[in-house]
Amino acid sequence: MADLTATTDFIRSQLPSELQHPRIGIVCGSGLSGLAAVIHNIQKIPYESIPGFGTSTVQGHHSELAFGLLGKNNVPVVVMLGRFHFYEGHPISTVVYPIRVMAKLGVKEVIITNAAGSLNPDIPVGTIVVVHDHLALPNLVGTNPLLGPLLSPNHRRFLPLSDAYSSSLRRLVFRAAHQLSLEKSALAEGTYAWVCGPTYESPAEGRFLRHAGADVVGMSTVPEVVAARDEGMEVMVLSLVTNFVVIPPSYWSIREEVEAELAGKPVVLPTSQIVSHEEVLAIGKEKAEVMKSLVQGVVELLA
Ligand SMILES: O=P(O)(O)O[C@@H]1C[C@H](O)[C@@H](CO)O1
Ligand code: HPA
Repeated sequence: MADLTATTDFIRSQLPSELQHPRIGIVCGSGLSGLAAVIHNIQKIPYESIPGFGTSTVQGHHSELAFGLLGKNNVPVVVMLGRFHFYEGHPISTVVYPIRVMAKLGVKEVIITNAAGSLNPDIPVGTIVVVHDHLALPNLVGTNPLLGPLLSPNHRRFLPLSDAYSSSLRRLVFRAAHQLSLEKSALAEGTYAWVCGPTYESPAEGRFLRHAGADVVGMSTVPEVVAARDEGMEVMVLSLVTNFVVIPPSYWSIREEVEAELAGKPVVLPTSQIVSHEEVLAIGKEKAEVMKSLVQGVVELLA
């Protein structure tokens, strides 16, 4: 891992003194970096100039770390306007490095957003899910960001994750939603499944994750949550549902279809839905305002 002190010294050297000690860290998911528009006194540092940082190669993610003041009460924040995904080829330590940098800069609470697919028929596209737990198959089978030697004697070898998603921060989301007069249906609570990507789920994988208890699925966030907890920060995660994961109730039989054709019987073909990153970005754009107001509302309540 790169040298955290060198990274934070470099970052501070780029900032005026009032922005050098951010209180809250924010990670913007796919298409959700519009938050930058409401940050006062914003200063952006390109990732490529920051020691230890990778670059974000995914459409809808900007490779910049922003510092500024957010909300009516001018809370100093640090914002990742784009993130690193494991599927981009970054080592998992690089994926979570900015989170460790946030901790080193003094951040105590992290708000993480993402775009995700819904596995739950009761959670439609456009809903913002307040994540209360996760299901991380990669963590269980060997892509855990904490694998390897302890970073310091202050880091724990066996990190518990039963309280990873702060209940007090989750409460603030519903308070902020009330202040913004959002409809009840705008928010849901649920479990986020982390998959490595970059393939979207096959129908069987979607069904598997749903049966295992997940409500939404995405390709990010959990490594950041684990690193943030490892650094002792409080975490809140908001997932914007951008699509439904295709889970047909059952497979149709090609054999029966062919037999029906041969027998001259009418054949009704199922319609297929295909998810795309363009669709993900389009919904992100449509709902960016709500996400932005909600994050700002939580920051105001927190400070
Ligand atoms: O960075 P997030 O998790 O918001 O991005 C999601 C997951 C993939 O990177 C991409 C798939 O469309 O969007
Ligand atoms: N699957 C995984 N990641 C995603 C999805 C999805 O359906 N939508 C947005 N990110």
